Amino acid sequence: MVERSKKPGPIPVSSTEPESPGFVFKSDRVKLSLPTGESAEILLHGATVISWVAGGGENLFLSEKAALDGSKPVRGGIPLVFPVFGKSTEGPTAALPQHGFARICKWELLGRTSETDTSIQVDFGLGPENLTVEQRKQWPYDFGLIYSVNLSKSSLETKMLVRNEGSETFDFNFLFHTYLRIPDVNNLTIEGLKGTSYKCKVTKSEAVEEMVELSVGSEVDRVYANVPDTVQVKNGGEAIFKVDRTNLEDVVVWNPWEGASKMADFGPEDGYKNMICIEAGAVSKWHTLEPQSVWEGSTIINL
Ligand SMILES: O=P(O)(O)OC[C@H]1O[C@@H](O)[C@H](O)[C@@H](O)[C@@H]1O
Repeated sequence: MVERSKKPGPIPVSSTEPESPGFVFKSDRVKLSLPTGESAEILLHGATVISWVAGGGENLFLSEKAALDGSKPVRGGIPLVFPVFGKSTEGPTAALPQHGFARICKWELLGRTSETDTSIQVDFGLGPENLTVEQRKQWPYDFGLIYSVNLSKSSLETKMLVRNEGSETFDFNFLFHTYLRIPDVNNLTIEGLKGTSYKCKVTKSEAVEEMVELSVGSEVDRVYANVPDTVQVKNGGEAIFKVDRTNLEDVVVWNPWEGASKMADFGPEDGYKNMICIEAGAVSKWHTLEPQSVWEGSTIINL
């Protein structure tokens, strides 16, 4: 298991603390909640956040056909992408499935690490011991991941720490594959990308974003590299999410549009109208981690 002692800085509470009104652990998931009604639910499977309720409603899209039993990655919520974004055809990640193994492994609950009336945080860990023999063969590096989810009244912070615990340097990508729930994709605009270069996976082209207010009217799958600022998601001109990032330079924008009907785990069929993936990550280039080094990246989604 990933030892907390390996995380830099103090960790105030042990993982064996009892449940509290704000922290409930039931077999395959943790539920966090605040006295003011906000909540978040995280599966051990993939350490996938599958629900975030705040500001009067659910803020994450979760497919009604999503498998939550560990048989496949969750279609919705916040799956974790590590150590490769997409599918490599060459190099040390070539044997791994699309988006790596972090979203399909069972993580360890490390415990609640802080709790006040206005915020609560839980940590999860993943290391080589949590991988199958097959997955170890596919990516045989010694690593430790510590994932923190912090629920506040009007924001959700997710933070990933990657540590190289071996004697060999490795390269990795990381990404929070966040499915935001939106009222109507036809009223959606995304701001904060103008002037940023992107690769479009739909047209297999590269361009610089020209739109101050980007709207989505068909399938979109773009990797924006080195996005300088906050990305805002607006509904009818009103900001509904502000996505701030630390050490996550890239943003992927994805909506499968009617192609969703070809995905066995996507439902309802027109559910693409109520979602937009705004994915904060470090994916446009490989990040190199030397032995015993640590990398950390985080994002805060503010309402
Ligand atoms: O179906 P998956 O593996 O969850 O991937 C969904 C999408 O994830 C996005 O991050 C990728 O940019 C898309 O190309 C991909 O289709």
